[in-house]
Amino acid sequence: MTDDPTTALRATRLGRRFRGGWALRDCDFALPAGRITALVGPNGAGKSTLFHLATGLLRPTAGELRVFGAEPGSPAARDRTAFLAQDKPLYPRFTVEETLRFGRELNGDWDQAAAERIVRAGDIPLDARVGALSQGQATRVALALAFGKRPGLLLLDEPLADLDPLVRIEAMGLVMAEVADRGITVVMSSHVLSELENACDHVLLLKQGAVRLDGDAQQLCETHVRITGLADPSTDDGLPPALDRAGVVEASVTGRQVHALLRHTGPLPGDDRWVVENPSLEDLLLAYLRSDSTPAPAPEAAA
Ligand SMILES: Nc1ncnc2c1ncn2[C@@H]1O[C@H](COP(=O)(O)OP(=O)(O)OP(=O)(O)O)[C@@H](O)[C@H]1O
Repeated sequence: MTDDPTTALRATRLGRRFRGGWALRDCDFALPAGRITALVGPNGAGKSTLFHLATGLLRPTAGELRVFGAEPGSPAARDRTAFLAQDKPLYPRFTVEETLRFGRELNGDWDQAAAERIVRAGDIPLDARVGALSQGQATRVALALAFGKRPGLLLLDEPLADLDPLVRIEAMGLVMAEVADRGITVVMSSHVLSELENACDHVLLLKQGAVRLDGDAQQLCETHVRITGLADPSTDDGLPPALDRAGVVEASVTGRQVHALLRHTGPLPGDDRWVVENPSLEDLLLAYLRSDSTPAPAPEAAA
């Protein structure tokens, strides 16, 4: 099957049900190739389930998912996909060198130079036993294995979650540097929203198994506004009666002030009464994570 080459991961009415219910349901999205997508959502939102579907470890119950047009788990998709989760699949008895040799034997198109460069940059001796490495060093070896594979798509399911902040920043820098030049598509889940701001250019936010936000990170920030002003006493939410409620992500009244985040471009009713600014990505994501309502697309985005 062929697919749009600008799309790395495409879901069509994708659903996966477990005995406890649907982990993902009716998901439609297209994640752009060559970009870094942040996969965000609260615990149990379906992020790991999506990664497992993308690697072929799980099969959909409904709909379909395609990796560069191929079925996840098929040889065509497997060769192009590297997956790294919090529990890294490393053999503790192997030395680092044996681990890289193992990667080379498993992958025809292995990039030994890149794998070794990543290990050496962390001052990790090639003859060290994997079981004796620190968590940060083990993460670096796991990243070396992932990048050695020359992946087109790198799936990162919170692989840095167990690292201390400094090692985490260093590992993140390593990922960014390696992907920058090679046009690798990355889909990365993280609960640390502040670190996504500079790292990611696309966002997919899941909540209760459904897509709540999907789009270019900068564009999403530009098509939302955070507004603060005097609450309108004639409405329950403090917002002006003329404001289209379809775009409201969240609104709260504190004292006489109303604070709200809206999906909105263009002038607002009573424009001069509002302090208006575009939200940061972290602010935007937090608002969507807190909110139970999904605003309708802005008219120009829907057109
Ligand atoms: N193998 C499984 N068997 C049964 N239920 C499962 C299985 N895997 C996931 N689930 C359920 O599917 C839902 C989504 O889980 P998933 O692990 O994908 O969420 P998540 O967004 O990755 O969460 P977290 O941020 O906590 O890692 C949860 O309700 C979970 O209990």
